[in-house]
Amino acid sequence: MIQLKHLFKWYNVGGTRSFVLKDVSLDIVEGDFISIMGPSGSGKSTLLNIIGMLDEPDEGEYIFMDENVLEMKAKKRTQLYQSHIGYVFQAYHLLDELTVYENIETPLIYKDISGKERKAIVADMLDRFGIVGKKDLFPAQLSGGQQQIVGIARALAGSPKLLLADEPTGNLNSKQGEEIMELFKQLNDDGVTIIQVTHSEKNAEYGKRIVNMLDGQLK
Ligand SMILES: Nc1ncnc2c1ncn2[C@@H]1O[C@H](COP(=O)(O)OP(=O)(O)OP(=O)(O)O)[C@@H](O)[C@H]1O
Repeated sequence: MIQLKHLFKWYNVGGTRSFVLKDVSLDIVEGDFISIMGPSGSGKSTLLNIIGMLDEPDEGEYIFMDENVLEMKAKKRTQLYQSHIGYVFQAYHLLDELTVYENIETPLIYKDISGKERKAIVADMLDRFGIVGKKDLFPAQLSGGQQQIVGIARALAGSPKLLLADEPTGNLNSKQGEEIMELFKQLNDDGVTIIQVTHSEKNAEYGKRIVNMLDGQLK
């Protein structure tokens, strides 16, 4: 499904290159469930952002479903992202001016799903995540954990083939966190490919394989 070949990413700091990714290569097959672990600053979020087509490496190749991501036009890349990828952001990235309902609905609008179908999907998500009573609230009116749940519901609303999740349970209590991990396991059993970044050994164990990052390299 995904091939990352010799990715390098750097920032110029004080005239010298500071490497965030140093020759990262990774093959991800459909149905994989990968947990990326590693110390803070080791490059995990950067790698996930590149896989999620939200950032680009300075060098290397990225093949997604047989297409060369770094050579395609921005519009095509956006289409690929919207059709296939769900992203749970570390910092939620909900749209502040939209309600919970509207936030979850947004990716469905981009996917050209009819109004009637959108209504049914969002209702199902609100119900599944126990947030029906929050549907008309704005993100600023929610706790961090509730915003994280809405971010997960939004990522899953469009039934993505690939789910990318950056510390998806970082702000949840342990019971909620376990429920989300069980949900991810179920999704993966149903065929969704998952890549999660986590600091939790317990959550990492839900993956089929764990890859460790250290100083911008996979170990
Ligand atoms: N614009 C920038 N300029 C310089 N360095 C940057 C910039 N953006 C990110 N970095 C550096 O890239 C490195 C990797 O960051 P990244 O967020 O990928 O790490 P991470 O492993 O996800 O960390 P965490 O677990 O804390 O989220 C960090 O050392 C960070 O300082």
